[in-house]
Amino acid sequence: MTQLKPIFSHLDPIIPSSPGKFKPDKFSVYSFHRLRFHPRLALWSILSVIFILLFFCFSPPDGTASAKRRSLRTTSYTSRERLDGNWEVKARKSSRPRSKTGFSVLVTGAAGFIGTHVSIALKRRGDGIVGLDNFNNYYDTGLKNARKALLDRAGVYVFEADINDAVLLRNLIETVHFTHVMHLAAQAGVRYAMQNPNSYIHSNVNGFVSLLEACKNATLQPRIVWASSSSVYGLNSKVPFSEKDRTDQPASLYAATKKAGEEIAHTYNHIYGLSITGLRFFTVYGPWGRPDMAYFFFTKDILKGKEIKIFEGADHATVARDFTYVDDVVKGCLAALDTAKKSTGNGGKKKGAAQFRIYNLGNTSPVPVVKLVDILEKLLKVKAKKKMLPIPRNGDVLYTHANISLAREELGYKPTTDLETGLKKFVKWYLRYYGSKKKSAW
Ligand SMILES: O=C(O)[C@H]1O[C@H](OP(=O)(O)OP(=O)(O)OC[C@H]2O[C@@H](n3ccc(=O)[nH]c3=O)[C@H](O)[C@@H]2O)[C@H](O)[C@@H](O)[C@H]1O
Repeated sequence: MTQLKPIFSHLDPIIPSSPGKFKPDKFSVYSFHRLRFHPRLALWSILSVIFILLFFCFSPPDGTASAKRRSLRTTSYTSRERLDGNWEVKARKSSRPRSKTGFSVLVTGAAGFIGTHVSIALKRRGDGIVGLDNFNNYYDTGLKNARKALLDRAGVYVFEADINDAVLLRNLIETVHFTHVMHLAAQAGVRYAMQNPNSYIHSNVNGFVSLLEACKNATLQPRIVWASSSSVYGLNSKVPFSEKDRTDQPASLYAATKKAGEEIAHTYNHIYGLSITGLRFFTVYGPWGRPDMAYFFFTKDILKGKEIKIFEGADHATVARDFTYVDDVVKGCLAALDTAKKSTGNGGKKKGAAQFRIYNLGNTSPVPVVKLVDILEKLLKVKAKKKMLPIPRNGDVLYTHANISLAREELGYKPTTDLETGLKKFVKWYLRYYGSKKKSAW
C-alpha cells in the first residue's frame, strides 16, 4: 500500500487542507488497487463520456441561465457560501416592479442602515429590488441579519456577496436588467479609518470601481445613484457647505475615499456615458441605525450608566452636526432615482453625454453634540455621565452644515424631521429592539 503513494503523489493538492473534511475511505487513492477491469463497466464508461461530450456540444452558448449559475457559484469565494441554487429565479422575481413604469433596482449595502430603509421604501411603492450585502462584521451582524429578516418579509431578496466580486456582479447584471443601481455599500465611520485603512480602500474605492465596471459593460447600462458623504468638505470652514465649495482637504481617510469615489464616478460618466448621481449624506440617524455612531452608542452607554465622551474644539468650541433623519434622506434617495436620466452607453461604449450630479442631503440645522446628549437624557429619563474631551485628531471635523438649495430645487428635497422628533423614534425602536429581544448593543 505504501508503494502506491509516489505514483499518485500528483493528486495530493486536491486533498483539502482543512482536516476533518477529507474522507479517505470514499476516494482514497490507496483503495485504487481493488478495482478490476470489467468489459461492461468499460462500455458504460465510454457511453457516459460520449453523452457528456454531446451535452456540452449542444448546450446553449455562454450567458445562459445555467452558464451564469455555474460561474456565479464556482468563481466566487465570498458568495458561494450563502448563494442558493435558485438565485436567478429569486432575483428575477424580487426585481420585478409591480407596474410597467416601475423601476428594477439593485441596492448595494441593502442590509445596512440606509440600505434597508431605501429598499423597503422602494418596494412599498411598487419597484422591484434585489439587495446585495457582504454582511461583514464591522458591527453586530445580528443587527444586519435582523434587517435582512425585515427585507425578506417585505419581499426583497438579498444576496450575501461583496461588491468586489466582479463575476457575481456581471452575472447578476446580465440576468436582471436593472434600470437603476442604488449604491450604498461602503466602509463607513470616520474614526475607524485609523484602525483599518485598507477596508476603506477595499470597499469605497476598489468595490466602487468593480460596480462601475459591471454597470458600464452592461448592454442596458443602469442609472447609478450612490452615497457620498458630508465629510468630503473636510477642513472647509465656509458654512453652510454648498456643492460648489472646495472638497480637496479631507480630514480623514474615509472622507478621502468618498472624494475619490466622486472623481471616479466622474471618470465613468465621462468615458462610458453612465448616468451618475452622488448624494452627500449628513450624519444620518434613526431606527435600525449604525451602532458605531455617537447617538447610538451614547444611548447604549447612558442606559448602562457608563461614561460618555463628548468632544469639544479648542477653547471649548462647540462641536456640532447637521444630523439628518433617515426618512428624510430616503425621500432624497428616491427623488434622485426618479429624476435620474438614462445612461447613454452600451456594452462599454459611450453613445453621448450623460447626466452627472452631486447633491447635499442634510437637515440645514446643525445641533451641538451636547444638545444631542440633553435630548437623549430626556428621552431615556437617565442622567448621562459626561466627560468633555478635546476633539481627537482622528478625522473628526468641528462642524457640518448643509446648504440644500440645489437638492430642494432639483429633487424637491425637503427635510421635515428635527433632531428631537427623530431621536424619539430612534429611542422607541432601540428600547423595543434591545429591550424585548434581550440583545446586547455593540
Ligand atoms: O456625514 C457623514 O458623512 C458621516 O456621518 C457620520 O460621521 P459623524 O458625523 O462623525 O458621526 P458620529 O460618529 O456619530 O459623530 C457625531 C458627533 O459626535 C461626536 N462624538 C463622537 C464620538 C464620541 O465618543 N464623542 C463625540 O462627541 C463627533 O465628534 C461628532 O461631532 C458617519 O458615521 C459617517 O460614516 C459619515 O456618514
